Amino acid sequence: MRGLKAMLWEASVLDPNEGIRFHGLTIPDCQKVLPSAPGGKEMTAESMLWLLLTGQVPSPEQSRQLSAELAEKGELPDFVAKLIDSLPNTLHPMTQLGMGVAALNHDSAFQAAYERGIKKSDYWTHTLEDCINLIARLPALAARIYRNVYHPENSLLPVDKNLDLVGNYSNMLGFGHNEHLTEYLRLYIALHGDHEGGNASAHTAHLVGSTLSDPYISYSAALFALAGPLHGLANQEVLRWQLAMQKEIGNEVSHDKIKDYLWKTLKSGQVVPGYGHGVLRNPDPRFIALQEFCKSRPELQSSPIIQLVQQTAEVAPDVLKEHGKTKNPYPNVDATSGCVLHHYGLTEFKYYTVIFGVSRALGALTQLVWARALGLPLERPKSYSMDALEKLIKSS
Ligand SMILES: CC(=O)SCCNC(=O)CCNC(=O)[C@H](O)C(C)(C)COP(=O)(O)OP(=O)(O)OC[C@H]1O[C@@H](n2cnc3c(N)ncnc32)[C@H](O)[C@@H]1OP(=O)(O)O
Ligand SMILES: O=C([O-])CC(=O)C(=O)O
Repeated sequence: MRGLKAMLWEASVLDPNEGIRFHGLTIPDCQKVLPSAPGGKEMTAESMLWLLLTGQVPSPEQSRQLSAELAEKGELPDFVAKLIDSLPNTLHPMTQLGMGVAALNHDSAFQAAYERGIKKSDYWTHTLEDCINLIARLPALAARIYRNVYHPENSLLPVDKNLDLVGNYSNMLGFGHNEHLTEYLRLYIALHGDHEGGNASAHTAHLVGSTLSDPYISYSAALFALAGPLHGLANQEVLRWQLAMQKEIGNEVSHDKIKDYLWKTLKSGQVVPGYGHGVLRNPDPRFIALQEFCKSRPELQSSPIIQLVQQTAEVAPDVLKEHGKTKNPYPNVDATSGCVLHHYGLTEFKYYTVIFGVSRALGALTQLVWARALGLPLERPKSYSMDALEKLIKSS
C-alpha cells in the first residue's frame, strides 16, 4: 500500500525527501513560531496541539490558556488510578498505557451523547471534548505507570495548575528539577505529535474511529500499533541495541568496530533499529532536530551513549546501502530519541514508547475531531483471496 493515496489528513503532510510539515510548517519553522513555556525555549505540546487542530499558530496567551485548561482537567479518575495500581509491574508499560486509555472511556462524552441519540452534525463537538480530556489526562496516567513500574517508593505529585502539559509530565515523572530534560521532553513530544495519516498508529486511530468508537478506545487501539518494534517501539529497541553495542565494543570506539557490529546484526537476520522508513528517503528531520538539541549542550556532546549514537549514524547508511535491501538507509527519529533520556537519567528504555504515545495523541486525536466534523465514512477497503489474486494476475 506504499504510495496509495487513500486518506484525508489535514494536520501534516510527509514528503519523502523533505520530511514532515505541520500545516505547511517545517520543524525549524515550528521551532521559530510556536510559543514556548515560561522560562523555556522549546515549543510546547499545547502550541503544537493548537496548530494541528486549527491550522493557526497560537499566541503565547492562547497557548497558556490551553495549558491552564489541560491542567484543570488533568487528574485521573480514582478507578483508573486503582486499575493501573493493580497491574503487575512486569506488564509492559505500553500495555498498561493502552489499558488505562481504554478505561478512560468510562467518561466518554461522545459515547454518552451517541446513546442519547445526537445528530451526525453534532458528533464533532463531543469528540473534541473527549480528545481534550484525554490529552489532559495522559501525563498523570503515563507518570503513574512510570512510578509503579520503576519507582514504587516515590509518591506521585498532583497536577500543578501553573505548569504546561509537559512541565507537569516531567514533574510527575520525578524530573521536574531537571530543566534540560523537561525542555527535551517538550521538543520530543511536539516533534512526535503527528506524521501524516498513514503511519500505523495514526491510521489505527482513524480506522477504529471510523466505526464511531469513541476517541478513548480509538486511541487505545492506536497505542497498540505504536507498541510494535517496526513502529514506535523502535526507540526502546535502539537503546537496547546501542547499549549492547557499547558493551561489546568497550571504550575504544571506532568506525570499523561499529561497522562490524552493524554487519553482525544484519547477518543474524535482524533489522537495524532506528534506520529505514516506509516513506522517508532522506535522514528524518526529527532526527536532525533532536541531534541539534544534543549539539547545543556540552554535557550531551560529552556523553558516551550520545557519541555512540552519532557515530553509528555516520557509519550505518553506507553499511545499509551495501546490504542493499532497505530503500532508506538513513536514521529515523527513533535512532536518537532515547539516548538523551538515557543521559539525563530516564534510563528505563521499556518506558520510552509511552512518551511517544503521550505525544502521538496530539495528531491522531485532532484528526478524529476533523473526521467527525467532515462526516468521513466507515473505512472498509477491499481484500482479495489468493485465488482471486492469481486470477487477476493471469487476466492482466
Ligand atoms: C516512528 C517510526 O515508526 S520510524 C520507523 C521505526 N522502525 C525502525 O526503525 C525499525 C527498523 N526499520 C524497518 O524495519 C523498516 O525500515 C521499516 C519498518 C521502518 C519500513 O519498512 P519498509 O517500508 O518495508 O522498508 P523497505 O521497503 O525499505 O524494506 C525493504 C527490505 O529492507 C529491509 N529493511 C528495511 N529497513 C531495514 C533496517 N533498518 N535494517 C535491516 N533491514 C531493513 C526490510 O526488512 C525489507 O526486507 P525484506 O525484503 O527481506 O522484507
Ligand atoms: O510515518 C511513519 O510511517 C512512521 C513514523 O515515522 C511515525 O509515525 O512517526
